[in-house]
Amino acid sequence: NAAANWEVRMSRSRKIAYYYNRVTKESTWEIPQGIDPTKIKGYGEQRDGNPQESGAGQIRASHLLVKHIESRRPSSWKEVRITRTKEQALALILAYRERIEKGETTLAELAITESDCSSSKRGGDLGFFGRGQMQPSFEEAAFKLEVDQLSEPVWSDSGVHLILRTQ
Ligand SMILES: N=C(N)NCCC[C@H](NC(=O)[C@@H]1CCC/C1=C\[C@H](COP(=O)(O)O)NC(=O)[C@@H](N)Cc1ccccc1)C(N)=O
Repeated sequence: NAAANWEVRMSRSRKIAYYYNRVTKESTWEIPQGIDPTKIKGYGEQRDGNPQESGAGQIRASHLLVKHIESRRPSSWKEVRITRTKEQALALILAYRERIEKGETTLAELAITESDCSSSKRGGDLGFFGRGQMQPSFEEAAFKLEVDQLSEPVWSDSGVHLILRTQ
């Protein structure tokens, strides 16, 4: 029952840490009997909600944005005046998602020609960001993703996005 067999994990649902024994595969909410918690891997490092975040609670992501006529700024490098409807924007995003999921292309490739965000030129890369920087709906979706996971369509005031968490 050595401390070395245990590690701290983050419960996604309850957003609190629990203890997992790699050998016995048991998990428990309480600190295991007779174990010095400071000797358990990951003790005290956990961040809110997602243990993979870097120390500063930052993640890195890329996105593909399709704007529509109700976007907060219905204009982009691609189109001076964007008039597609929300339904049309969603249809585009779903078609892109299908092609990425099939492995026909990548989000970065598509972002370069199709994204209505200036990050398009960088394959959609937004760099690292922490909480409080992006619009709430975008942040909530991005911080739920595992690394290399592609989001479902995400709506923000900017339009509809596909988000790929990269780090
Ligand atoms: N890295 C940051 N912290 N940059 C500030 C993000 C501001 C934030 N932006 C958003 O939440 C959405 C989701 C991602 C892109 C984005 C919107 C818009 C496009 O929509 P529009 O504003 O025309 O409605 N693109 C941007 O902001 C770009 N500077 C993103 C970017 C581009 C190149 C390099 C890095 C980041 C917000 N609070 O509005």
